[in-house]
Amino acid sequence: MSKAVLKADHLGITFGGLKAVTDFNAEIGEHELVGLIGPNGAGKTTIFNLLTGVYQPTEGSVYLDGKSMAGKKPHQMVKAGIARTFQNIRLFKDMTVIENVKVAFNQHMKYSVFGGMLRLPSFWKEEDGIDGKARELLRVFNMEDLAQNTAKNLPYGQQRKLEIARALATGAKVLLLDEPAAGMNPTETMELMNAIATIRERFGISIILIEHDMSLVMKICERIIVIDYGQIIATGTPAEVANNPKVIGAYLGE
Ligand SMILES: Nc1ncnc2c1ncn2[C@@H]1O[C@H](COP(=O)(O)OP(=O)(O)OP(=O)(O)O)[C@@H](O)[C@H]1O
Repeated sequence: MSKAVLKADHLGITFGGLKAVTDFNAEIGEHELVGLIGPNGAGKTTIFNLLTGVYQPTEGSVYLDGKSMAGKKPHQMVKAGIARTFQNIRLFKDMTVIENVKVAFNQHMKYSVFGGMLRLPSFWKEEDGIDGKARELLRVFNMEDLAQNTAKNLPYGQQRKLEIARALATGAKVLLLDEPAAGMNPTETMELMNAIATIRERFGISIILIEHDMSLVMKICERIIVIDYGQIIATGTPAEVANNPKVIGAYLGE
């Protein structure tokens, strides 16, 4: 594996005496696409919440580029370079598609708030740049023609893609996707998987993908981490985990 961008070191969390995640260790390399799978309630979303500052771990730490992320809040995690999408889509539903992406870019704008308010030349220069970048990002997802549509009017699959575009616009080094294909039809799913492969190439980012559709994870991830009851039960290539008796047992026992 290339240099680890994201590292989870003995990560764990207990909710009212119940250990939801125990001793989660993982290193995600540069440009790596890793699948995180496991039966319902295994702890996948909880791991994402730990990696993104939604929950503070009761044990262990998260490191980004070797730096501890201890105590960081979700917005600080985004600033540091860890962005995510959610199982339930979170967009500015009454804003247009392009506005949704631009808002995410804005976190990186250099002009001061004062300059922005007065609409100084520096604002327009940066604003033009942001508009171009936002359109470019939409193009990756074949969504440029939808730029002026209101987000809430988009079909479900397009809303999911927009959510990913927004996460990318934050300038993330690591992108965590929580069941991005949930509720999509097979054509939309196929298109989404192609888009995920493209953005990894184009933006050189690392991706962790939670997905229920095993065949889909197997197709696009080079490495898979399987958890059950909050613990890692297997890691390896898709072929390795598919043939692992513990994994087969966990899925059959579901
Ligand atoms: N805030 C919380 N308080 C108490 N228990 C929680 C909390 N968040 C998660 N849990 C528990 O932690 C366990 C793991 O849940 P989690 O949602 O992470 O699983 P999952 O693998 O993402 O499941 P699914 O595939 O159904 O989305 C479950 O037993 C859940 O009830």
